[in-house]
Amino acid sequence: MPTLDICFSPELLPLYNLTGRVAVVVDILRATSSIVTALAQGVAHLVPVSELAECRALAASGYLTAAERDGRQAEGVDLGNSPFGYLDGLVLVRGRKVAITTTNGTRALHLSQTADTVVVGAFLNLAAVVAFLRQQNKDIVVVCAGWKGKFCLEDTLYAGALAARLADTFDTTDSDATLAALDLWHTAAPDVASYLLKSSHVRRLNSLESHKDMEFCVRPDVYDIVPVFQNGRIELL
Ligand SMILES: O=C(O)[C@H](CS(=O)(=O)O)OP(=O)(O)O
Ligand SMILES: [Mg+2]
Repeated sequence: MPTLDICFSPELLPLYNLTGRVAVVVDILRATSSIVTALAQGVAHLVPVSELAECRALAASGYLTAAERDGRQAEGVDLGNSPFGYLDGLVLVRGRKVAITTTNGTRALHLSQTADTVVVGAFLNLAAVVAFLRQQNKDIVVVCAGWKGKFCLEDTLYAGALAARLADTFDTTDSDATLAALDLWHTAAPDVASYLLKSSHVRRLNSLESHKDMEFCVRPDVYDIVPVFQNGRIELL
């Protein structure tokens, strides 16, 4: 039976062997939720980059630019890190390419590239990712983006939700990380949005936008898409 393990922070990745495995990279608040939303709205592909300057420079090659620092949209770019940037119609995104840089999510994607396949996970596309992972039938490592190297609740809840859905066909009992995430998920599942009000992300970015985004990002099974990160691009399979 293939296994499902969880890496709670990109800082712990050196302890994990991703070779031969599928990595599911998750940054519920908000990078992977926004990436999934972007592709669902018809964005052609996204290029995750580390530096703001690199992101801005890609505008010259026809890219829309999306950048977040300290939870806010960076200066001189088209979009921030809110999924609503792809939905509110202020920027026309259909058919466009997007260069994106965020505090945690884009870094986790880059650090996971030794995996056989790097999938972009969010509650928004949970069922689609579950179906894809069943098909692959390979060991899975869920890579939580966390916050600046630290553990975070929202990504762990996603990992627990994924493990709960896959527990019939994947071994979710061999790792204490997975057992802990499953317990956390069972506690929070009745009302994920209320549970996350105590999270450091919501407290740190305490604003109307962060509350609205959080409620949007915790809705499961909204988009039937599986984005993968390969050859420097995030695109649909
Ligand atoms: O924009 C976000 O939600 C966060 C900002 S912060 O790290 O919480 O300040 O970035 P992300 O890379 O999506 O975690
Ligand atoms: Mg985050």
